[in-house]
Amino acid sequence: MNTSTWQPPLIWRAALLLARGLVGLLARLEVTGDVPAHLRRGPLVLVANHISPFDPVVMAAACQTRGIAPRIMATAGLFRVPVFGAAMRHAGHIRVDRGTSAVHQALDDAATAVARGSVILIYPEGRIGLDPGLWPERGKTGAARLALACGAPVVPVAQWGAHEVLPYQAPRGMLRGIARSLWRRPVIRLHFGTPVDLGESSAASPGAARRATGRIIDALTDTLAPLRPDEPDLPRHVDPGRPSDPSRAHRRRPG
Ligand SMILES: CCCCCCCCCCCCCCCC(=O)OC[C@@H](O)COP(=O)(O)O
Repeated sequence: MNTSTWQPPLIWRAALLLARGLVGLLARLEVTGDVPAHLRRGPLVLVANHISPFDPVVMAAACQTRGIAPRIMATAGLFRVPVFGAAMRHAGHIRVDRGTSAVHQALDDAATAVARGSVILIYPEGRIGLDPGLWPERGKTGAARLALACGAPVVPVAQWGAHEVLPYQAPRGMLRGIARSLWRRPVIRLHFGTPVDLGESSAASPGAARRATGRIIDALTDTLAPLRPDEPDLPRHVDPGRPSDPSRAHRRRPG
């Protein structure tokens, strides 16, 4: 077994820098909060809300400002894209075969990565959320199961504004979104919150993962609320190509 601490490969460190430059061109990024210094090189699980295909680039830029190189759990399709997929693998990101019998492999891979001293980034909703107000949806239990299984701390990361850069259906509408962003540079806010108390010591008790998931989504909702003070209900920016599905609504919005 390899017990050395995981180090981000050069390609990923370069991409993090590139992401920071790209986000700086397209938006005014405001990053607040931080990850305690002793957690920046893991073991750590970051959980974030997912509102736009642009989110991972924003997250990469924000993590770069804080000296964090997260390994992202991402849908398998991205790993099949020529060149990009190989770069993803090489950078240490973790493939999630959603909706297949192989999906559990992703949690094993993530647990191994955490044990080696990595920061794992998960979007616990499991998809770009379709809540009409863009509030976090009821989560999938993977993030909680990972954290409970390996005892790693969980830090909520909320972000708002990426949906104004890239629309839901990107690459459809991508050029228009980029042109508009270059011109208007929308504000994107991202906040590293305080670690979530999962309230359970192990995943063994029945319902533990579901309860811990509720706490994770609560923490994301509470961390997000101050980032969108003027948009408590519907987002100001309307994306006509975005479907809406209230069936996974987590709860009423705060306030
Ligand atoms: C040019 C700068 C390059 C910077 C690199 C940025 C980050 C590269 C890593 C990309 C990893 C993307 C992972 C996103 C997580 C994910 O896979 O979410 C799924 C959704 O999205 C789409 O799901 P859906 O809502 O079901 O369509």
